[in-house]
Amino acid sequence: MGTLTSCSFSAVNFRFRPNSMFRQRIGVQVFESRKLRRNLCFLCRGIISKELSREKSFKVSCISNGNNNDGDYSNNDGDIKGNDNHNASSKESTVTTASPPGETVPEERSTSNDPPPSVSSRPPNIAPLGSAYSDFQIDSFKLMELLGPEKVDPSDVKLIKDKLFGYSTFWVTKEEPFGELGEGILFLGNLRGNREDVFAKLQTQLAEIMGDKYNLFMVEEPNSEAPDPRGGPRVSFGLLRKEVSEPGPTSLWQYVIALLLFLLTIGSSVELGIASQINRLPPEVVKYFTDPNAIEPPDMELLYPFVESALPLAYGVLGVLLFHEVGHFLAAFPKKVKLSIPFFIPNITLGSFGAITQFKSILPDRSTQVDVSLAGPFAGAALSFSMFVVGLLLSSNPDAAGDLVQVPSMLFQGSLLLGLISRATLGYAAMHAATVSIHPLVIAGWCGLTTTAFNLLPVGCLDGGRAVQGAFGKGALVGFGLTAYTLLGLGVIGGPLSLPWGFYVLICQRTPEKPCLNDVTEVGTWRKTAVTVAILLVVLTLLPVWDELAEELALVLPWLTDGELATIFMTCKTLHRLARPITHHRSLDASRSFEKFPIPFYNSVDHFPYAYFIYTPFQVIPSSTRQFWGPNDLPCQFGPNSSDADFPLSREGNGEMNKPESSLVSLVDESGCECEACEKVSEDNVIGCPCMELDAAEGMGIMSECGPSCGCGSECGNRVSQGGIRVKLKIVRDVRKGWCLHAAQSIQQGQFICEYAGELLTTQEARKRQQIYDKLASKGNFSSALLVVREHLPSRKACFRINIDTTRVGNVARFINHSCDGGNLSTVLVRSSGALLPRLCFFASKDIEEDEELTFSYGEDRVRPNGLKCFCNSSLCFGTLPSENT
Ligand SMILES: C[S@@+](CC[C@H](N)C(=O)[O-])C[C@H]1O[C@@H](n2cnc3c(N)ncnc32)[C@H](O)[C@@H]1O
Repeated sequence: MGTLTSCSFSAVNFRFRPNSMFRQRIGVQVFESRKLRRNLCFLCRGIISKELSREKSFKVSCISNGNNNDGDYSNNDGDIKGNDNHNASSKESTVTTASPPGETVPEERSTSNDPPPSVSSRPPNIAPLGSAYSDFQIDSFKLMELLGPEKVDPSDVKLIKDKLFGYSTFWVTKEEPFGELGEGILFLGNLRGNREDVFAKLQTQLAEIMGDKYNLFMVEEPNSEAPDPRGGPRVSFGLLRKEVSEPGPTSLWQYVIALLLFLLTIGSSVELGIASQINRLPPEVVKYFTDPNAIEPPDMELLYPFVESALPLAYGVLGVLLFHEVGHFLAAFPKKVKLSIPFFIPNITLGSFGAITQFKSILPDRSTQVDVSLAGPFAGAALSFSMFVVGLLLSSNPDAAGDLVQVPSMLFQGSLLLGLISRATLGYAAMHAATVSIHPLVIAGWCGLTTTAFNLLPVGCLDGGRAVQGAFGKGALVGFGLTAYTLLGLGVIGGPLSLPWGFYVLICQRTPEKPCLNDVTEVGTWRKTAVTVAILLVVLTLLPVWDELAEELALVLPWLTDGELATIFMTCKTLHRLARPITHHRSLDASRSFEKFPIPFYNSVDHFPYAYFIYTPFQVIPSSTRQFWGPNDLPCQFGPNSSDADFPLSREGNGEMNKPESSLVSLVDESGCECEACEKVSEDNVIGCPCMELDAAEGMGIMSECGPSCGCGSECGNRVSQGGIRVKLKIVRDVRKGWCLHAAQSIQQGQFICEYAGELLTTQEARKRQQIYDKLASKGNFSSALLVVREHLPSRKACFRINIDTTRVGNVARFINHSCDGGNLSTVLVRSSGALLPRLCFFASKDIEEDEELTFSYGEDRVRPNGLKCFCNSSLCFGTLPSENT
C-alpha cells in the first residue's frame, strides 16, 4: 500500500548526442532504439537500464585491464572525438589536486593521473576477427555511450574542483565514477569541518556556480578503511546531472494505467464486500467460488442484489488506501519532496495490495526518507485500526445485529495480534464457536491492517524497506530483506498471501531506494524506535497463531458445513491438510454415529465425497443448529458421545431419543385439513372425507405401537420403529438420480427400515420452502425432500396435515428415491399411544437383496406439466416425478 518507489518506474534520461563522424553510421540504429524505448512499458525501462548497466561495467573492466592507451575514439564529454580530442579531454579530467601540507594522501590517490573511467571511457582495441569486427565492436560501444545518460561535463568538473572544494570545506584527492551507470563523478578526499555544515555550504555554492544543472550528494566513502577523525564515517561527494538523477515526469499512458488500476481496485474491493457475505450468497455461487472446476459458472446476475451491501466494506478498503496516500503526501509536501500519482494494485483477498507511488524528486536526507515512508502506512493503519475496533464493538451491539456477517472464527487465527484483540473484545466463547458474527467494519479494518503490515515489510522499496534504509542504512536493509523473504518463502508470515506478496515484491518493488542528497547523517533515536516498533507490529500482525490454530482447528472443523469446509480447504496448504481427514470421515458415516451401523457414502461417478445435511434420527422443530461431524477421536467436548446437556440431539443410554414432543402440537394446522374435499365436508357436514381414500390409494398403512403412555419400556416388542435403524444401509451416488439409499445386507419383507425423520413444518413454512426448492431444482443440481402426510381424525370430519422436510435436517430416509412401480418399500403411519403425532416409517414391502436400491412411490399426482424427469427404470415409469401442490 502506498509503497513509494523511484526504482521500478524511473525513466533514465538519455540524450542523443551524435557528432558528425557517427551521425551517418549509427543514426538509424539510434533512432530505432529511441523509438523502441518510447514503446516500452514502464516496467521494462528498469530492465533496459540494467542491460545498459551491464554493458557499461564490461566497458569499464576493459579499461581497467589496461586497454586504455591507444583507443581510436574517446568520448570524455559524451561527444565522439578523434584521437587528439581524446588526449585533450583526458588531460582535462586528470586529477592534479595537490595535497595540502600535513595531509596524508593515500598512495594510489596521489598517483591518480588517469582520468576516471566514467570521464574517459573508451572501447577496447581487441579485434580478433579483423577490422570489420573491430569496427562493429567499437560502434557498439559508441552506441551504448550515445544511448547512456548524459555525463558530467569535464569543464564543469574542473570549475567545481577549483571553486567549490577547498581547504575550509573538502580537500579533493581523487575522483571516481558515480551513479548507476557511472555517469557522475565522486569526489573523494578529506573533510575540513562539520559534515552537515560543509554539505550545506557546498550545496549553496554549487547553485551559485552551476545554477540548477547538478545535484550534489553526500555519501559514505566507498571502501574507506578508517572512520572520519571527527567521528562517524568518512564522506565523499557525488555529482550528477539533475536530469539524470531525478525521475522524469509522469507520461500520459502512465496516467491511463494508473486510472485502469484504480478502477480494477474499486472492482476488487466490491468483490471483497460480496465475498464477505458468503453465508447469504446462493449456494451455487459459493460452490463455484470455492471450487470453480466443480460446477459450471453460475449466472453472475445472482450477485447483483449483494453489490449494495458490499459497498460499505469496499468504501472501507478504499478509505484506507486514500488515507495511506494522503499520509505520504502530507509528509512529503513540507519537505518539497514530489510524489507521483499512485498505481493501485488490486487484490481479491484484501481488496488491494496498496499502491506504488514514485518519488519525483531526490530526498534531501534520511530523516525525510523515514518520515515520508512511515507517514502513509501510519495513516492507513490508524484508519484501519479505528474501523477494526469500532467494528468489533458493533459486533456485540444488539442494535447492529442486522448488519453482521458470519465468518469462520478460525480466520481470526490468521493473525496473532488481531486475533488476540478480537478475542479480548468478542470474548473467548464467541471466538471458539465455529463461526462468528462480525460487523463488516471488522473485515475492512482487518484487510487494511494486513495490507499495511505487508507494505511495512523491510524489503526493497516497500514503505518498510525504505524506512529501514533511512533509519539503519542500506546494509541493514539487505539483512532485513533476506530475513523477510525467507519468512515469506517458508510461509511463516503472511499465511496464504505470503507467496503472491513475495512475487509482487520481487517483480515490482525489490530494488532499494536511491540515496538521499545527504545520505550520511543518521536519523535520531525516536525515528529508529518508530521503525523498530513498526517492524515488530508487522511481524505480530502477519504471524499466524500456529500452535493454537492447530488446536482450534481440531475443535472447529467438524462443526463446519460442507461449503465452509470447502472454503477452508482452499485457503492454504495447512488448512487443506487439516480439512482432508474431516472430509474422509464424513464420507464414512452419514449418520454421524447416531445409528447402530455406520451408513457410508459411495461415489464413483463424480467428485462429491458426501452430501451435507444435519442429521436427526427423529422429527425435530426447525432450528438453526450446527452439528459436529468429524472424527470422534478429535478432542471435542461436544461430539455425539457427549452428555445430553451438551448436545440436545444425543441418544440416551437406553436407546431412546430425546424428542421435543410437547411442542409438536403447535405445528399441526388446527384449522384442520384445508384440502378442497375436506373443506366441503365441514361446510356440508357430510360424513366421510375423500382424503381418506386418497391415503388408501397411496397405499399408506397405519400401525399402532406402544408409546409414552404405556407402562412398558423400550425393550417392549411393540416398539419396532422406535429403536432406530437396525439394518445395514449405504448411500450410493447415481449419475442421474443423485444420491440413492441402498441395502448393504439382505432384508426380509416386513422388516423395519427407517423413519422419515426431519423438520416438522407449518403448512405456511412448507409452502414457502417448496417454492424456494422448486426454483433451485429448476436450475439443476438440487434435490429437495419435503413430504406432506395427511391423517384423518376418527370423526372423519377433518384431517391433520404434517409436513416433514428432510432437505436440510433429516436422516437417511432423505436419500430414498422414487419408483413408479412402488419400489420395495411401503410407507406406514405409526401412532404410538400417548404421542400426539404419528410418524412416517418405511418397511420392506418385499425381500430385498444386498446392494439393491431402496425406493418407494412418491405419489400418483403430477400437477406440474414440466415435472422433473424420472429415472426409476421401472416398466411402469411415467416419465416424470410425481408432484402436487404443497
Ligand atoms: C428425497 S430426495 C432423494 C435423494 C436425492 N436423490 C439426493 O441426491 O439427495 C428426492 C429427489 O431425488 C431425485 N429423485 C428421486 N427419485 C428420482 C427418480 N426416480 N428419478 C430422478 N430423480 C429422482 C429428485 O431430484 C428428487 O427431488
